[in-house]
Amino acid sequence: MTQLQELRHAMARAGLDAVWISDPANVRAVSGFSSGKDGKVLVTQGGATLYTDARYTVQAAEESPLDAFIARPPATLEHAAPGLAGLRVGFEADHLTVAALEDLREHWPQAALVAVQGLVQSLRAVKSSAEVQAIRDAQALADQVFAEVRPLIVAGARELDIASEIELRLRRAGAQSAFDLIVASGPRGAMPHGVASDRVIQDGDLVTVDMGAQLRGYHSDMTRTVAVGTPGAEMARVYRAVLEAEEAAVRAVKPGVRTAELDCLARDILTGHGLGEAFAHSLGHGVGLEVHEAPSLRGTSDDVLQPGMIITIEPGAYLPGVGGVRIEDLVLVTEDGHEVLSVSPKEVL
Ligand SMILES: CSCC[C@H](N)C(=O)N[C@@H](C)C(=O)N[C@@H](C)C(=O)O
Repeated sequence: MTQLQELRHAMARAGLDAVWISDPANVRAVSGFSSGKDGKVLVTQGGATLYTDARYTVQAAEESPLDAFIARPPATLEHAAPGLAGLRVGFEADHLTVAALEDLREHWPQAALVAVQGLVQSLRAVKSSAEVQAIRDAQALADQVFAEVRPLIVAGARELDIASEIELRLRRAGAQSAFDLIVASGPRGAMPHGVASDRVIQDGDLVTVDMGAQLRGYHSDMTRTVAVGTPGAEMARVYRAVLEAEEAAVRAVKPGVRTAELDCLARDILTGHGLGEAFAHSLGHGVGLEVHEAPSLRGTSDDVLQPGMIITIEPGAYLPGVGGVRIEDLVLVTEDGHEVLSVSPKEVL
């Protein structure tokens, strides 16, 4: 859980007296309440209240140390209004709908509403030891499931068969898939987010499996590209280039490094192999209560690595009509370098 004290310091730096938290992952981070989409949190310099409805009375009391006010809008907004008169109240511009903002304006006419972006997200980027453990556990489960399912990735199997085996095993272990499973074989590998289809895997295919577990609210994220039989020389060359870029970027992970530099390092290696244009996304992202969260490992990012961040390193190369490769590790930034949390073996081609 994000510390309220840290949030209050961040609010003060942003010139805010209060913040209305509506983004579900931020609600969970600040309150511990796991049904964030049906909750809101109001944090002031002197208090914090979780707002949810009567479906969650017991759950809110069990999960959250915050005072809970059980009601539905507009009663929730009316409850908060008297304490907000004359205050500068932040709202999450990345999440609040225009209609919800109109509601705030109507019910809090004496508050000055201020759009904020990334206030709680920036605090979530550095994980507590309990959060690191949750993500470690999620990744350990994903590695175990991948090891069980790897022998099933053979010619004649459908992508959907692989995906459903992974999902079933995650469910049986008390987790769930972190996102729609990506199983992209042969030419479908050219789609970075080619979710599993009914395509039948062929001999000689490369198959990209991008999977994660969601456990106790926290996510993992890992990609392996595996060979079925012997792939053609060109795709084997692409695979080796992506692996080289991935391993070089992982080696460079340590506190103080700008994430944009890591993206550039991997991109330069792929460019050297004539694959710069084929690397169609950023190098990676933070992982936690959401699969994609801060920091961003995009070439335009100003983020700098700090101990406690958990990030992905996932270069890829995608050749329309031919195929694709992505290799992704989940990496913890430590005090003096990094620890790779994903341990599933990578193909040697
Ligand atoms: C729909 S969640 C997919 C998770 C997957 N492992 C993943 O992160 N894929 C990346 C190619 C990706 O979506 N990167 C984003 C951050 C981007 O580059 O915009």
